[in-house]
Amino acid sequence: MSIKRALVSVSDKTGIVDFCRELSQMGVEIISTGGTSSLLSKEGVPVIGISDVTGFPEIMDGRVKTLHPAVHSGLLAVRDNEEHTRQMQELGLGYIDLVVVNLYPFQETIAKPDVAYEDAIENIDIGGPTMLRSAAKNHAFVSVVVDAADYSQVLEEVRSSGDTTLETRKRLAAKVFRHTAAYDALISDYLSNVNGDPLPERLTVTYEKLQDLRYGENPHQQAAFYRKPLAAQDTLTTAEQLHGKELSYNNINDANAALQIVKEFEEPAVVAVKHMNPCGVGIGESIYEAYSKAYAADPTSIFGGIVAANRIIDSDTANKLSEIFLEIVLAPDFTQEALDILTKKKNIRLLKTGELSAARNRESQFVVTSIDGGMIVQQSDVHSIEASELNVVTDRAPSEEEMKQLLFGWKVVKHVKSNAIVLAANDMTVGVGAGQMNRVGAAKIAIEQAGEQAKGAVLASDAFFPMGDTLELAAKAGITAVIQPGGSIKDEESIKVANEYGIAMVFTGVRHFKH
Ligand SMILES: NC(=O)c1ncn([C@@H]2O[C@H](COP(=O)(O)O)[C@@H](O)[C@H]2O)c1NC=O
Repeated sequence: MSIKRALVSVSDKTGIVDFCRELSQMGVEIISTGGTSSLLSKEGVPVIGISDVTGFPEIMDGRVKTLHPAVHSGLLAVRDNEEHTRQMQELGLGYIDLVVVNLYPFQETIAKPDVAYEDAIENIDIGGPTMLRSAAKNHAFVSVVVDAADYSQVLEEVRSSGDTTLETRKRLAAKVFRHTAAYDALISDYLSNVNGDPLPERLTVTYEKLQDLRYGENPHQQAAFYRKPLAAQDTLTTAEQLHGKELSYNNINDANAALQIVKEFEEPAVVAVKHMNPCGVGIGESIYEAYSKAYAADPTSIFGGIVAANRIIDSDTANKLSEIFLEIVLAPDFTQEALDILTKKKNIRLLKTGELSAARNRESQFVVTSIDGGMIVQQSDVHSIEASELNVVTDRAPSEEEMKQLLFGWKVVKHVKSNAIVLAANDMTVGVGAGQMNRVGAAKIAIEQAGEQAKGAVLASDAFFPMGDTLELAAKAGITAVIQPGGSIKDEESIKVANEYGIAMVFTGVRHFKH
């Protein structure tokens, strides 16, 4: 067999002229639709209009042009089936050996801000996927190209043998079904959201691979990094790596965690993360001050950590960052001087995120946790709280400074693995107790880490205290104010302890479990 006739109908016309010119020079007849055909003719590539094949005009603004038996019989006929061959001859139909189609840009269309619904609908390609599916089904005989990256291999094979190999056709067919499945998933996702049904009876998600990873959480686990088609522009999936080795699986997880926390803050903020938990968070007038605090919060744990900043890294901050070993620094950008300083370190990775939008301005997204045999889906936790929404439950209300530290601690504790306790003072964390099986255990860790700094600090708890013991412990350590959701049947016990010690306590009415 050899490729004699190709049908070409592409929205993205990149590389199509050179590809078709070469096919044509090798004697392949090119059939094409409206815009593609005009371009090929203009560039001097001989082309036959689709209407000459179908005997039918392209109608309804291109809604119906290739949807015709003359096209689909040519694509679907089983070449070694006598009955199919007889029908083709009787009806005067011709085989199509190669299909080159890419689809209306649905993704690009819905990515536009304020896209009109009608515009989105008009960009649902019908004729294209139909041809792709026909050709891919009949890959025993027909070659199908949906990605311009495959033009060169097809040309090479046709040049050397007149046809593609069955192996190539199988690969291209599988690629087509992945492509049309992803295309339809995006359409169904868009329509489900428009209909206010984001968790429908059948969830069709699609992700595109950004890179293979050397390994997963451990070296014996295979892994890759994928991105959602319409990921926000300030996520790790869109960050630009300016320096350093490839990111690892654990790096990606930790960097993502750091980015989520730093987006809580509108003022200059720096977050250092180890094993998905913040080990130091600081805010300040400048990014230098914020980093100095994040560092001072726990100078031991930050070593080998991941640091995220929400302002451009300047040379002073870069000098301080370069004093210790850090795996990654993420920031909206770096000054040239800062880059000159940090790129001297071979083992640091630098990631530019572009401007970060504060989490409280962000709509909740659906996030997925996979479990054995399935997954659970929930809205991301984007809840944030103002001082005016807090309920003071103790005799004493927090002072202005305590209130500032309480709100700071609350933003951080939201991102610490439960059971979580965060101690804060002077715009920085001074103790973090993460992922404990009981709350008092988390408090003990945070208090021990804070040492002398616990005196006069505030305490944030991601969920209510089931009894008064944590407050007792906090009071003895010198903590002066507490923020927690409230809602335990033993709230009164905690309030009583707080009052006994003169602690100011506020209830948020909102819990921030993170497992
Ligand atoms: N309706 C049809 O019969 C049809 N046949 C091909 N298309 C699409 O039309 C586009 C190319 O159009 P043009 O060659 O006119 O620029 C391609 O994205 C192709 O997938 C069609 N359009 C949409 O469904």
